[in-house]
Amino acid sequence: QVCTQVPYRCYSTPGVGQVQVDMNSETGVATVRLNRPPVNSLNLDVLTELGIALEKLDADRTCRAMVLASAVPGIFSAGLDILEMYQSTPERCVAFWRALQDAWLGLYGSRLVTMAAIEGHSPAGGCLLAMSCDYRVMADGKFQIGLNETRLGIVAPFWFEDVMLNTIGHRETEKALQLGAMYSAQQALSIGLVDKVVPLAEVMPTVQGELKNWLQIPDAARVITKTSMRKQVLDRLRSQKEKDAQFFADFIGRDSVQRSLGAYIASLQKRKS
Ligand SMILES: CC/C=C\C/C=C\C/C=C\CC/C=C/CC(=O)SCCNC(=O)CCNC(=O)[C@H](O)C(C)(C)COP(=O)(O)OP(=O)(O)OC[C@H]1O[C@@H](n2cnc3c(N)ncnc32)[C@H](O)[C@@H]1OP(=O)(O)O
Repeated sequence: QVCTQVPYRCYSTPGVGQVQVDMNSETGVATVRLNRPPVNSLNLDVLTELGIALEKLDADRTCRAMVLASAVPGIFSAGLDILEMYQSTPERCVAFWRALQDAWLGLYGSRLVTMAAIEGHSPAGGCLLAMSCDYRVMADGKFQIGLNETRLGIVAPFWFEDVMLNTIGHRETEKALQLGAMYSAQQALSIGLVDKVVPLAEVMPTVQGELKNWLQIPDAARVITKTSMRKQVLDRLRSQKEKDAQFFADFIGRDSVQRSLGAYIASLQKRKS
């Protein structure tokens, strides 16, 4: 296992490991891999683990960069675990949403250079995680990325929207969000949703190569610039976290939304049969 070899340190909780963190103390680069087969759907536990991992890395002064990736072949992340939103309780919904908010604030607000290695599908919450990094490299081929919430009969929250606006601009975001558009890697590249598209085997080497450029910049100057660019969007959520969590729980609890989610889950299962 990679993380047992010098100079790696492993931060994952032994026996849990749904978020694996390998820290290379020679390069100062940590690799964070989502590890929740079959599709890395983000439930309360994974989001909590991710939030804690990001907090620890941010506090580790030897760490300068973080690569977000997947330990599950063919999938970056299937987004939020739909089962956390379907037939759940308001209390669980609020706890789930708080964990998502905290993980996202940790990622989007991270002082580290953050890069997404997108080696598989990346819908909805998976796309949010990727967009929240500083740079995205995606595997060419059959994989898709995008915020598809409207296709589930739900709505991308304002902070998902803000991140997309900052990534691809107003016009593309308006189309993407209304249509719940999912893009191939080449389409995503053409609208600026990802920064580079390479064959699957080249994703990690490309990320490592790009990291060299970013790590040449003095940290303090880069961090001040990143903070200045992202502060407004971060503050918008920070200032209304509880209201946002309550709104989510109320929205998800609506009968019409529950019916849509139920139909979507059934359609996922039907696809397989
Ligand atoms: C003004 C504002 C107003 C209102 C806003 C207020 C509040 C906001 C309200 C709501 C916003 C909530 C935001 C949600 C964001 C999300 O992330 S929603 C999740 C969206 N995700 C998807 O749609 C992905 C669906 N999955 C797929 O398309 C495919 O599974 C995928 C392409 C990822 C992989 O395909 P494949 O490898 O063929 O795998 P399978 O399809 O066979 O899947 C394997 C099993 O996994 C189950 N599964 C798949 N995705 C999820 C998921 N996201 N959550 C839970 N489970 C999932 C799938 O059903 C299979 O299960 P089975 O083996 O049949 O039991």
